[in-house]
Amino acid sequence: MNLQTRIQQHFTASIETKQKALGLLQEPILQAAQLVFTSIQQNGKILSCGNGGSAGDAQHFSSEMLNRFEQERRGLPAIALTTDTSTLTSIANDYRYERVFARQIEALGRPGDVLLAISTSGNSANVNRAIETAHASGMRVIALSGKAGGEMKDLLQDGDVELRVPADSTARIQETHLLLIHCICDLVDHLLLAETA
Ligand SMILES: O=C(CO)[C@@H](O)[C@H](O)[C@H](O)[C@H](O)COP(=O)(O)O
Ligand SMILES: [Zn+2]
Repeated sequence: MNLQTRIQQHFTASIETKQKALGLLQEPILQAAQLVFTSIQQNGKILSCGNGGSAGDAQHFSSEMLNRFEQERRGLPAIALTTDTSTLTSIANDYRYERVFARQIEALGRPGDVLLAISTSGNSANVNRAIETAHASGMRVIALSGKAGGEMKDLLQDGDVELRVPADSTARIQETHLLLIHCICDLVDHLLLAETA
C-alpha cells in the first residue's frame, strides 16, 4: 500500500469514528458537562488521569479548565494526576504502578469532586483503581473509553457517565476522546455563561 493511501485511510477512519460517536454519545456528553458544571458550582474540582496519549488528554483537559477553553472566564479548578514525576515515581516505587493515581485521589479527592478517567481499552489498572478510590472518596466519575469498555465499564456506578468510543483502534479512540473533551469544555463554558446572563 502506498503512503498516500495510508494517510487517506487514517483520515477516513477518524472521520467515520467521530460520526459514529456523534450518533451514540450526544446524551452522555451533555450528562458529563452537567456533572462538571454542578461540581464546580458546588466548589468541587475535576481530577483527571490516563496513560500515554491519554495522560496527554488528561493534561489537555485540566489546562483548558485552569486557564481557558475558547471563552474568556475565570479559571476553573482542575488537577491532572499525571504530571508530578516525583509523586508518580515515589508511589510506583514504594507501592505499585497501579496505585499512582489512586493514592493521589486519597489525598486530594473530596465528596462532590469529579474524576475524568481516560483509558482507550478500559483495562489500565491504575485508571481502574483511581475509579474505585474516587467512589470511596464520594466522587462521581466520567469515563472516556473505547473498544468493549474493558474492566472499567463494570466499575461505573449510578451517577457516573461512560463515554465509550465505538472503535477498536487506540489512535481513533484517542482522536475522538479529544473531541469529547473539547465538547465538554465548550458546554461547561456555556452553562457558566447562561448562569451569569
Ligand atoms: O497514545 C498511544 C497510542 O496511540 C499510546 O501511548 C497509549 O496511550 C498507551 O499504549 C497506553 O498505555 C494505552 O493505555 P489505555 O488507553 O488502554 O488505558
Ligand atoms: Zn496516541
